[in-house]
Amino acid sequence: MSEKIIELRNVSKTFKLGLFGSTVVQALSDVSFDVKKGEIVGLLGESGSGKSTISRIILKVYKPSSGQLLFRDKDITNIYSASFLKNYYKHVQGVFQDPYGSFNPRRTVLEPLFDVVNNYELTHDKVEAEGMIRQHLEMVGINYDEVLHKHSHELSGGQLQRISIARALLVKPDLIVADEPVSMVDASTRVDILNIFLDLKQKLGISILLIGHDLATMHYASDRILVLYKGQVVEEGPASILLDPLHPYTKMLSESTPSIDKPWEEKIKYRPGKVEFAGKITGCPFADRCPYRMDKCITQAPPVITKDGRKVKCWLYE
Ligand SMILES: Nc1ncnc2c1ncn2[C@@H]1O[C@H](COP(=O)(O)OP(=O)(O)OP(=O)(O)O)[C@@H](O)[C@H]1O
Repeated sequence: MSEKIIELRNVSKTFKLGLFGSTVVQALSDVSFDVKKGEIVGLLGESGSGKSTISRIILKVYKPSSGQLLFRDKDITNIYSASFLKNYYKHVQGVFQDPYGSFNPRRTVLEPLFDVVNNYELTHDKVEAEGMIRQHLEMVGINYDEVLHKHSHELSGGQLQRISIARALLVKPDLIVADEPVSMVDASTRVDILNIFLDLKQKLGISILLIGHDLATMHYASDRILVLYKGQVVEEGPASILLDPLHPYTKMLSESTPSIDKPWEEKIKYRPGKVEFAGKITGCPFADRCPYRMDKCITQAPPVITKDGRKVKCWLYE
């Protein structure tokens, strides 16, 4: 059994909003999963499903309201000291959605890479630092001399995203949390970025938590997929589950993805307004939109059913 790099155990996260915290947002409910060494785990979900909350919990920006975060089997849920975090970020790095937002427009794009070398004292020698950065840029297909004096507005989103990945790689991390890394880059360069992640996995054994909302992207790059809906994992299994989904939400996602070889009349089975339920739901989070809804889905939380090496949280498979 391959070693677990990161693990969430029964993690829930609530945010209190409004005067005196009167409104409670349940961003995550009882989420459990792990990412093993050299594995790409895809976290798929629509906007507001809790993907970034998971990313921020792993990157120690948010603390779970309950449950545990483990790094290499050690419970690190409540450890926030500066010395721990500095060491932790040598092992766990993030790459984010907006490549332009990740760079300070007033600085050259390589300055943050030199910052990493200095902050982590990777070397004190300037020539060696340049060599290190040159080598990590080459790993992601960027030529050091071509970008040396450039600012972010002079480069494409894809080039900046590659530089962000090189920056994350400098500390030789075990895990990269890639939060929607291709959703803001040109469609024509998306596969190149995904191929970099696949290369990092294969050649360096780096683990990647790949967060996204696009089925094709997630299927292409992930070994395993978790489908998140309103803060709950509703379906989980090998990437192939996206070709043959069980959960009605995953089915809806799959059927609402346009395919270039089919006219829309053949593809769309779920029409807006067909199944919506406006009453109070205390059972399945998807019950208000589910075309297979039964009475118990409204009042009783579905069990997690294990079937053929995959898991689905739905009363249909009881
Ligand atoms: N800091 C916060 N304060 C209050 N509510 C928050 C906060 N962060 C997230 N939420 C809420 O938690 C839920 C999950 O948000 P999250 O950003 O994790 O979703 P997401 O799947 O990443 O969506 P997106 O792709 O739009 O970022 C949402 O209802 C969101 O409004």
